[in-house]
Amino acid sequence: MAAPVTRLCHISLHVPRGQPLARDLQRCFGFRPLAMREAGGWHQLALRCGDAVFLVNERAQGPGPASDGLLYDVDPKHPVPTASNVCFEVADIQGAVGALRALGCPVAVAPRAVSDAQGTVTYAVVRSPAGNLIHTLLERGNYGGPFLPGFRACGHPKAPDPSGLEGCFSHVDHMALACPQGASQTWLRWYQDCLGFRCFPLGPDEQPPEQGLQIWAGQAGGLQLTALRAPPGSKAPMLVLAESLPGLPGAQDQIERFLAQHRSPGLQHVALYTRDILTATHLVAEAGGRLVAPPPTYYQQTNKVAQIVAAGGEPERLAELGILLDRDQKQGSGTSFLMQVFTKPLFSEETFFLELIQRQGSSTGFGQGNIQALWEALEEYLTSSQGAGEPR
Ligand SMILES: O=C(O)C(=O)Cc1ccc(O)cc1
Repeated sequence: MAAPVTRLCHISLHVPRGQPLARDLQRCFGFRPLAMREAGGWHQLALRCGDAVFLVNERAQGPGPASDGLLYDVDPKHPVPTASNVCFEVADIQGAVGALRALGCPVAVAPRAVSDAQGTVTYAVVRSPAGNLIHTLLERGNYGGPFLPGFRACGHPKAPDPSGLEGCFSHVDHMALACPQGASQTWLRWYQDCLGFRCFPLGPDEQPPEQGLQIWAGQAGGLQLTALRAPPGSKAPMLVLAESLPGLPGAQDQIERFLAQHRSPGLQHVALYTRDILTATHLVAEAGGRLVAPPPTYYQQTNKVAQIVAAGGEPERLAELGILLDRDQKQGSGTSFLMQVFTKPLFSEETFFLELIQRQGSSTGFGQGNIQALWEALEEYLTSSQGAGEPR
């Protein structure tokens, strides 16, 4: 492996000036301003919740100065708002970039040192095969500042938090990339060979995990998911490569909608981990966070009710909050399960959303059992008298 990543540093998003992303992350998801930077027509604001950090980049309207003002990133020059950079820490940036170059990996920014009174960080930026997604790799050494050199601390650590959400999310659990059909294998190899990720099986099937797990949802088509975990000893989150398995002509699934509206493959969603999804979901909804409501019939499926009850949950309470539950199907996984809830897109285009997730026992899945259960519930809902309209 060329450049084994040791930790997720931050996820960088690009939005037009005035787009409400930074406000929504604070108001609805408990993020707090960590550090900011203004230079060369760019406004960069780092927001943190637990160990999860988003860097929101805004560029002043009009023909502003070129990219020079942007630190730790490259202007994606993307036509729609996008989460275009996942920044990882590495132990040795010079060695990493040398090895990546030898593998033929395009380097957009060669190693560059940035210093301030708290120390020095050296970073480089490499392009991934995943559409516009790039990776900043950085060697932090013993940098002692709140975020990265060039940024100044902002926000008040003791500022009141009216939402009660502060501390609800501890870290990024996983990130899902939207792949065009047939691309997962190449992307998988790139993340294995270049950044040291390792593929792991999602289903009970005997088939090699590299082939991914195909989940069919009747005529609606389905999804193929391939899962990767970070190199041994690394604290980086898992990666999921999601490909559409097309269904009836004319119907678009989430991946197809992302590819069309984002106008390229890329980072589709980020899952934030919480130890108490019932409280977190309630607080997010109260604060105005827009959550996807599953069809009510999901919570009436015999199998799903049994799974929820066996996990010690109440189907009515999960239904109220729109939380999905999926039990691990792997043998020997005992009472391992996860609960998850998805937000609506954070932009006007369907180019990025969040997931809230809680895992119990040794759960390592991604709610794959929910894909079919949701499709069946939706079919039942739409054909029943109550389902004349769309679910909420
Ligand atoms: O459920 C998850 O968290 C996943 O990561 C799997 C997944 C990936 C892409 C989708 O559009 C829907 C589900």
